[in-house]
Amino acid sequence: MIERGLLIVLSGPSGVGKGTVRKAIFSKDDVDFEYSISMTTRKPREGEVDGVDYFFKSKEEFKSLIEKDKFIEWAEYVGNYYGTPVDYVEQCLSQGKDVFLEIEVQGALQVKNKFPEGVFIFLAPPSLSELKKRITTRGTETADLINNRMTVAKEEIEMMDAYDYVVENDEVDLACSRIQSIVVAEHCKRTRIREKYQRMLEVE
Ligand SMILES: Nc1nc2c(ncn2[C@@H]2O[C@H](COP(=O)(O)OP(=O)(O)O)[C@@H](O)[C@H]2O)c(=O)[nH]1
Ligand SMILES: Nc1ncnc2c1ncn2[C@@H]1O[C@H](COP(=O)(O)OP(=O)(O)O)[C@@H](O)[C@H]1O
Repeated sequence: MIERGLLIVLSGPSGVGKGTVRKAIFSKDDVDFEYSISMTTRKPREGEVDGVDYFFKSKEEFKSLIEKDKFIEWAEYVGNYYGTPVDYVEQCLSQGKDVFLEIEVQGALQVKNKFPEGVFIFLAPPSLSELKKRITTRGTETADLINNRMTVAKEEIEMMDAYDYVVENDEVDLACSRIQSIVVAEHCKRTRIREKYQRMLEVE
């Protein structure tokens, strides 16, 4: 029987660098996880491709998928819906492939209820002032929204205890290596490697 893959969930406050770290991880050659492409009702940004960055859906389509129970989790975030399609994730896990989700905090907590065996990683900023700087330099928010995001970010940081790991995103490369090490360690904790040695002993 194939052992199920790991469900790896990367979450954390807006602006901490989740998208940046996720893209850096998937640009590496030695990464062996599947990325679950989310569905969203937000409009594509310049350069974004349907089916690569997101599956872009209308609100009606998204709501009908909610009714059909097609999401592991979904959340409304800054006026748009975002959700993780259940079929792709289930298919990968049952084939023994590891799946990586990069989602905001409300969604991550829903996934934890459904998949408590998942590996939940909270990406944390080196400091609140650095977080504010990142949100500001990204330039997608007005001053009012930045303060709003900071208030939400503080509430989200308080939820880090619900996670298995906290990874500081001081430097992107360091954050990526920490996450990759966590996945390796989680595999060692589970049975896959033990089974390999047990089989070796049986042959002896
Ligand atoms: N709950 C949930 N959040 C998601 C999903 N996909 C992306 N997100 C989060 O939605 C937030 C907004 O993403 P996006 O519109 O791409 O803008 P960003 O703030 O530049 O990353 C980010 O925190 C993402 O991590 C999903 O499927 N479910
Ligand atoms: N380790 C880092 N050091 C400095 N800036 C970073 C780092 N990680 C991300 N950033 C910057 O912070 C901003 C927010 O990153 P982003 O990936 O959009 O965050 P999130 O997806 O969590 O909302 C971007 O301008 C990004 O370039």
